[in-house]
Order: sequence, then C-alpha cells, then structure tokens
Amino acid sequence: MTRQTATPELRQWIIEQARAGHGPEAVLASMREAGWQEDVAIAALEETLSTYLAEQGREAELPAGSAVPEPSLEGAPASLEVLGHRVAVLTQMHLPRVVVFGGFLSDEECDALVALADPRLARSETVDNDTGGSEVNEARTSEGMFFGRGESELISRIEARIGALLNWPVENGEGVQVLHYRPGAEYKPHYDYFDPAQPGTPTILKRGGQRVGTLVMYLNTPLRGGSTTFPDVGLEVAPVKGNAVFFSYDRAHPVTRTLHGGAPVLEGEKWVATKWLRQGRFD
Ligand SMILES: O=C(O)CCC(=O)C(=O)O
Ligand SMILES: [Fe+2]
Repeated sequence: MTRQTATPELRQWIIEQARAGHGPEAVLASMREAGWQEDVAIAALEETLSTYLAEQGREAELPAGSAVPEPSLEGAPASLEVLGHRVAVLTQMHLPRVVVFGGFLSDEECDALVALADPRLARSETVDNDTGGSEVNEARTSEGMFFGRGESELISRIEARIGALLNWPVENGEGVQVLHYRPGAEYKPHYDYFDPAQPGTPTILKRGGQRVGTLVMYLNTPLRGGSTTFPDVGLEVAPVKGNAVFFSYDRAHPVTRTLHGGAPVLEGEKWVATKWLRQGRFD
C-alpha cells in the first residue's frame, strides 16, 4: 500500500468541518470512509486544527482596527494637487503603511517654521505613560516645541494641506511639533500610538482617542545621518528638506509594524515638524 500525504484540499475540508461544528471523531470517521489511512488522517487533523486555532487566537487577541488617514492614491498618480500645492508621491509601502511625499512644504515654509520654532525650543518631552503628563526622555535627545493648532496663517495653511492630503479632519490633529536634533542626537525606535498597557493611557485617550497616523516633515537636509528608520522592515527614509513621510497604524499593536525612529544625526543638524493624527477631535 502506498503512503498517502495530506493535500491542501484535505486541510481545507478539515477546517470546513470544524467550522460546521463537527467534532474530531466524526471528521476522522469520514476521512477513513473516504479512504484515508488512519495515521495520515490523524496527523493531518492535528496539524491543520492546531495551526487554524493558533491563527484564530492571534486574530481574537488583536484590538479592533480603526479608520486611518490615507492619501488618495487610486490610479497611482505621480503627484497630487493639494489646495493649490503640488506634492509628489515618491515611495509607498503597504505593511507598514508608509508613503513618502516630495515637496510637501516649500523651502520658504520650512525656513519659516524653523525660525518660529527656534526661540521656543526646550529639551523634548514625551508623554509620561504612568501619569499622562510629560517628561524628559533619554530616548529622545532632540529639543522640541509645539505650535498651537491654527496659531498663525502659516500653521493653518500647513494643517489644511495635511488634512486635504491625508483625508483627515484638521480638528483630529495635535498641534505641529518641531524637533531639532544636533549632531549625535537621535530618537530611538518607538511606536507613536499610546501603549494600551500603560496606566496613564486611558487619561490620554479621553482627548481625541488614539493616534492613528503620523506625518514627519523634513525642514532641512542634514549632511549625514538622521534618516527616519522602520527597523521591522529595514526601511530608511532620507530626510530631505520639504519632503515628508506619512505612516498610519489602525490599532495600537506591533502588527502595524510601525516601529520607527530618528537615526543619529552624523553631521550637520536635523529639523523636523511632526503632525500626529487622532481618531477623533483633539480639542
Ligand atoms: O525624526 C524623525 O525622523 C522621527 C520623528 C518621530 O518619530 C516622531 O516625531 O514621532
Ligand atoms: Fe515617532
């Protein structure tokens, strides 16, 4: 008698039987009646069901996915006209969801943001996950400040452009943050969403819900270093003045593969403006 091997069709049939509520005994009996050798049938049953249940379990443990900002890239346009400003679509990736834009800000807009932010800089603080307040963080050796949403014509114009490009309400955005990295400064890999396991997170989420998207705008071009890196997928986005990298995360979970950081600046300085987008109104 020749040895049988389980086929993909057999595995599919086993999963269908399990879904229909038939117990393993009944499924095994049917397989034997259909002419499958008992040991092959048992091995196929065990292997198929354990894989299937593990996958189901992983799905079940995941938080539900949320709507996310997303540019209109149907038809693969080379560039988009956004409120009278032409933005190039340079690179995109689907998991993590990343899109790199060229010419999102003009040189004048970049220079104006740096000039306005410079006198207002302080050592960067990140949200304290325990209290929901803010704290100085060793992982982020840059200096930073926040502009109030809509605080000037320039800020409003940029915020309106972000909203139109990413199809997301301006009211759901946090204020634009400017970060300044000197040589050697970096922002170690992190997720931008708030960690659901941290005690301070429920307090943070009362105002606007989770972060679901980030746009990092490059305000200058460092001489060397300072890429925005996505270590899970080996992606490095070069910081080029006026360009911007967008990424979204539909749940506060590493399956989004949105771990990212600012690589150390090796020569020169790096200035970025970051816009974080929330699920709901951030008032
Ligand atoms: O500086 C960068 O390239 C990344 C900045 C960043 O991750 C952030 O502002 O959340
Ligand atoms: Fe970040």
